[in-house]
Amino acid sequence: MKHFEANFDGLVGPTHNYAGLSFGNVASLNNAAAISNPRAAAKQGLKKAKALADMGMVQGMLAPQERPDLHTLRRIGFSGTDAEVLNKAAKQAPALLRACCSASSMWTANAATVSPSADTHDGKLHFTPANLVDKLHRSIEPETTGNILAATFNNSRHFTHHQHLPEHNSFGDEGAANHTRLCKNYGNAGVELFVYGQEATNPAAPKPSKFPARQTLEASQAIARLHQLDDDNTVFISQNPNVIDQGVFHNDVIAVGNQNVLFYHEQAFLDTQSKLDEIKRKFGDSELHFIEVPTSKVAIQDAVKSYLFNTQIITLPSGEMAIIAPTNCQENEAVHAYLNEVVTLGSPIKQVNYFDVKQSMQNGGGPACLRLRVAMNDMELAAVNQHTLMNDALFTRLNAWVDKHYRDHLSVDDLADPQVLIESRTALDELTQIMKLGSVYQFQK
Ligand SMILES: NCCC[C@H](NC(=O)CCC(=O)O)C(=O)O
Repeated sequence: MKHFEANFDGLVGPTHNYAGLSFGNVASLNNAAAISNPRAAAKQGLKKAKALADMGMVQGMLAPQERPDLHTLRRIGFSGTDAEVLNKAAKQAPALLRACCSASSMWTANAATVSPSADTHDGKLHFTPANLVDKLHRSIEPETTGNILAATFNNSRHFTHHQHLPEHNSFGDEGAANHTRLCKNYGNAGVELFVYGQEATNPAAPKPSKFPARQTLEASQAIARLHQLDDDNTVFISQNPNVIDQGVFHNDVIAVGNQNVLFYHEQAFLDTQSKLDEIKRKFGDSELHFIEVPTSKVAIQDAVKSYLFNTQIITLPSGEMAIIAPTNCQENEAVHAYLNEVVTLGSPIKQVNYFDVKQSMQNGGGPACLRLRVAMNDMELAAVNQHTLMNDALFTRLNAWVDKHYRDHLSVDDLADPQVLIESRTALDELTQIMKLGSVYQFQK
C-alpha cells in the first residue's frame, strides 16, 4: 500500500475582496478597501494546485462557500427579498455585510484539523472543522465546511467527520494552521504538534497583549481527544505571544513541518528547547531535522511580510523535498538569500519553487494557508470524491468556469449589488455539478 500526503486547496470564491476584517493580520488591515481581482485570485490558486499535481503530488480542490451569506444576514434580522436584505444591510450595518461576503474559506489550512489513520486508534482519518470563532467573518464557515468535507471525503468506512468545537472563545480553533505532523514515512504513526496562543482556563498563562491569540490549548486538547490520539503522539506547544503581537496570527506564519523536517523561526515558540526534546523523544530513533532560522538572518517583520514559513514543504515522488514559496519571498532580500541557502544545508529540502499568489497574500494567506493536508493511503484516496481531484481535465474546466463567472474587479461597495449575489450563486450551482458535491449550500436546499 502506498502512503502520501495529499493537498486540498481552497478554490477562491467569486466574492474575493479586501475588507480589512482580520485584526492582528497585518496584510488584511493594510489592504483594507483595495480593489480585488477575484478572477486572477482563483487562477493563481488553480495554477499552484495544478503545478503540484504536475510534480506528481496528489492534489484536490475544496469548493468555496456561498457568499454573500444571505442566510446569516436573515438570521440577524434583515428581511425582504434578497436584494432588499443586501440593501438594508449595506445601509444599516455595512461592516456586517462585509463580514458576510468574505471569500475567506479559500484558506483551507483553517478549514479543519486532520489526523491520518496511521495516528488514530480506530484507524480512520479524522476531520474536525475549525470553529474560527475569533473573527465574525470566519465564524460563519464551519457548518458549510463540514458539508463540503463530507461531500469530498464521502465514505464512512475510512473517514470520520466531527462537529466543530463549541462556539466560544474557550475553544477558539483555527484548524490545521496551528497543527503540523512529523513522521518518518506518511504511513507510520507520527507526532502531531498542536500550537496554541493562549490557555482559556488559565488566565495566568502567557498570552499576547496587542493582538488576539486565536487558538486555545483547550481547543487543541479537545481535537486530540476527538481524533483518538495518544499522549505518545502529541505535543502541545505554546506560541510565543510576542510574535503574535507582531502579526503572527497563526502558527503557520512562523513554522512548518513535513515528515522529519521542522522549519521554524527561533522566536516561534515558548520553552523551545524542552519542546524540541519532547518531539525528539516521541519521534523515536530516526533522523530528525530541526531547521531553526535565527533572527540575525530573518527578522520577524521579514518573515511576516514575505511569508517565508507559510510555505509548503512537500515530498516529491523522488523522495526529495521542495519548498513551495510565494514570489514575495524572492522580493525580500534577506528571505531570498535564506531560501538560496536552505537547499545547501544537507537537509532533505533540495529545491524551492516560487508561485505568484499575491491576490491571496494581500489578505494574509500564503501557499500554506491555501491548502489542507491530508496524509492518506491509496485505499483512502480511492474513497475520495474523484471529481475533486486535480488533473488536466479539471484544471481546464475550472479555469473556463472562472472565466465565465468571475469579475476581474471588485470593491467592497460592489458587495451590496444583487447582481454579485446572482453571479455567485449561478457559479456555485454549476460548480457543485462539476465537482459532484450534491447540495452543499443553503441556497440549494
Ligand atoms: N490562513 C490565512 C488566513 C487569512 C485570513 N484573512 C482574512 O480573512 C482577511 C479577509 C479580509 O480582510 O477581507 C484570516 O485572517 O483568517
